[in-house]
Amino acid sequence: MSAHEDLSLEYRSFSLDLEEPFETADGTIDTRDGFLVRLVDQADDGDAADPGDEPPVGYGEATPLPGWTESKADCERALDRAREALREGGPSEALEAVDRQVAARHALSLALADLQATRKATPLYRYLSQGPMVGRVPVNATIGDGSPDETVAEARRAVERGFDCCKLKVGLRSVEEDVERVRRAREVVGDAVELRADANEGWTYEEAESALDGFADHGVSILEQPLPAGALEGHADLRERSRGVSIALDEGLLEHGVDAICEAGAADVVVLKPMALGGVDVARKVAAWLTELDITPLVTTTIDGVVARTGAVHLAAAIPDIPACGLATGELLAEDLGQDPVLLEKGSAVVPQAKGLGVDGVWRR
Ligand SMILES: O=C(O)CCC(=O)C1=CC=C[C@@H](O)[C@@H]1C(=O)O
Ligand SMILES: [Mg+2]
Repeated sequence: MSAHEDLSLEYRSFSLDLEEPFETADGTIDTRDGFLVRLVDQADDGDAADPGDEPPVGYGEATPLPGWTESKADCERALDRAREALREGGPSEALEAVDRQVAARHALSLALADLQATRKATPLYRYLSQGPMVGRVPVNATIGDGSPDETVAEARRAVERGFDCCKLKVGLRSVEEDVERVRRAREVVGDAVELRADANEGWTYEEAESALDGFADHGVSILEQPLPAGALEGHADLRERSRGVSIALDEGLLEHGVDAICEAGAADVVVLKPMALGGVDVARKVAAWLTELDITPLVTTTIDGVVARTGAVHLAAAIPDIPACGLATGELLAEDLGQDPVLLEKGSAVVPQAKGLGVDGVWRR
């Protein structure tokens, strides 16, 4: 990094509506509000002889989600502190200044990584992994907790568009109705498509047991967070009797951390949300630790704008042999921060190979 006095942080607020309210057992998401962050190196003004050569810029995004991260007000205060600390002491001080405000840390660390990868003329995922080139990462379609008819229509549309993995939100209605939604989704997608379900902590142990039985009959591959985050032992017990359905923890990771999950034997799969973990750099380290412990990591967004979403795609590309990830969430938004550099094709996200994140033109909007 060049002399820290030359690096400046700017941020601006945004609000993005969803196409349709996204129903989950944990509530409805209908808008995503946050901050777009930009780091500019004032000392590097590009090649003066080349008018097209602009100074390198790093982009980040903080999109807090109630229940998963700090509030928007706390996030703004943390970004403000980071701006000051960057001026006074440089990037490490700025990262320290955001403290535990994970969405703010996500934005700052992503902008720093984007800037560094851009300077090294390498795509962000290779900067994160030092690994081989990766062309695509597998992604799942995300289907909200709608009525059985809506679920069937969305599952059909996903498969027609080439998805071979669908994640259904469950837990809002009775277990019988959820099993019926899964049965009808299976009927319409056929046997070759992977079906997953995410209950967002919605069930008691008895409900989760009975859902597991019903879901196993319809070939559900992963059941995410059936019980409240605190219930490590409960999840471990469910794993014992899961009839081939893998148990994933999402909210549980934030509450317990990797070691406690591993010790309790509470998960086959752990979901990494970079926005809730404090950044793609943190999430990359957690993924490596999970792999070491024989737990499968997968990546999802928190339904973010294009900057954070693209960061999550790079993160997934930096994790070897990653299963389908919850990254196809741009289509849930009615508007975005800028043009999406990630093409979705036949159930995969095509990983940008330009330097850095590969996101352009967001600041101008
Ligand atoms: O995993 C996906 O397919 C998309 C992301 C997703 O489902 C979520 C994003 C944000 C909050 C949650 O309701 C939810 C999740 O629990 O995984
Ligand atoms: Mg989840």
